[in-house]
Amino acid sequence: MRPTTYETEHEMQDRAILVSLVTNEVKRASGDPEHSLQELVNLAETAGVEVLTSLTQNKETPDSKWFIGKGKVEEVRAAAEELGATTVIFDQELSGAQVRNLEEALDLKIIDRTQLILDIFAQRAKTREGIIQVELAQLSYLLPRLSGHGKNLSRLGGGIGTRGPGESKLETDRRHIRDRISDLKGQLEEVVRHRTLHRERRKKSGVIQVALVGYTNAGKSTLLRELTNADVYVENQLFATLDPTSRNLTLPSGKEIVLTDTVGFIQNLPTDLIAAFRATLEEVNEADLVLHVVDSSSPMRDEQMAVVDRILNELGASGKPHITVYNKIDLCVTDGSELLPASSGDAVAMNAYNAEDRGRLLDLVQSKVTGATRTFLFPAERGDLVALAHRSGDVIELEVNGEILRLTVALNKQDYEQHGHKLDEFVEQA
Ligand SMILES: Nc1nc2c(ncn2[C@@H]2O[C@H](COP(=O)(O)OP(=O)(O)OP(=O)(O)O)[C@@H](O)[C@H]2O)c(=O)[nH]1
Ligand SMILES: [Mg+2]
Repeated sequence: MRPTTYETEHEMQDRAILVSLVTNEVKRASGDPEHSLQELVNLAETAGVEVLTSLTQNKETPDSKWFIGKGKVEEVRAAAEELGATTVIFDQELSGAQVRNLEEALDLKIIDRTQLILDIFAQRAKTREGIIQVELAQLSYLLPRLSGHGKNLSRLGGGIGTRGPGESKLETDRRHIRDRISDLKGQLEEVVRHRTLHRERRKKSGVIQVALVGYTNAGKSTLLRELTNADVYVENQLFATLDPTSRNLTLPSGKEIVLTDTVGFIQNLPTDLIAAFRATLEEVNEADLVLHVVDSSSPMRDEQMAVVDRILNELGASGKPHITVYNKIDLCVTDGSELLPASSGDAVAMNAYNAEDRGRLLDLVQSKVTGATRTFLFPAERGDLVALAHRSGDVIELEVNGEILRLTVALNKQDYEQHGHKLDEFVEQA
């Protein structure tokens, strides 16, 4: 029972008016409301909606019945009539009652930011895991909002086009939805178990895991593609990537690592969605090194970095070794009033399409995943120790000096912690 697709069910393009309510809370939480609204335009267009116009209202707190003020509702109605709108999309999350009241008053389809993001995810999900996760998030969003009947109910589940959890499911009652949710959770657990096993196998093989994370559209998939020739989807749109893709990559030293691309983050990411995508995001938790990819050219760069940091923190991945990749540096324009991000011991300023820049990134990755070099002196008969040294890092030099083997190894931190400490007593004394 996968979400219905845009192609099969969509008959007429949604024509939408966007509405943002700027409360004190909104100003505090997400900085410039203009940027948030621009992001909503991008999201709507990504979902295949034609954006007619946008309206904002400044108001201390949301109206409990209408979300926006009653007068603003009239303004939306007038604009909708004039422009021939079919849909109103709100930049914040609405309650079920607010959706119903607005639908009744306006006789238009009402969608909030959360539902819009869920719709995009439903369009994009391709793997079994992605599809389960999206449906789970959709139903968790829907369940507390199910209290009307008839047309309101079917509208509420409809979403953009008629994606969303699908018509047939809307006729079922809450109990059915709860059953479906627990069924999906079961399926997801199965997927998680599978993924965990796979990851543990990779881990046992001693391969270093590096995760690309960042705000949506920062250039994560571009980097994966440019670094590994992976055939991944790169698009100038939000949420191009939903499912994690992993590829092997060889560092300049010859060491192999696994690089994983992940779903992009966005401000006000619906909590249901984060919960549903936890399994996928676990990849980040398991990584030895996190590459935080930033669109340096975005006017919202700092806010976007803060969103990513906050979500990493929620995932419990904030203490990990990480590199900030200031990507798209070629698109940065500066009038001199503002400093461009610069490379440092923990950061690279780069253009993903520039080979030299990628070389600098790889050098930094290498320095992060490789520990110090150490030289060991083994008695010639201890071949087992040589094997152990191999497992603990990259052997740089091996000399045989009569009865003594002299071995220089670039230790890999994690592998060394696992078994390399047995070598300590053979370290060459300076
Ligand atoms: N000029 C320039 N464009 C870039 C650079 N890196 C990526 N892009 C472009 O930015 C857009 C988004 O790139 P993606 O790699 O799809 O971004 P992403 O982070 O994977 O995005 P999501 O999967 O949506 O989260 C594409 O149009 C890329 O061609 C860069 O360094 N310079
Ligand atoms: Mg991507």
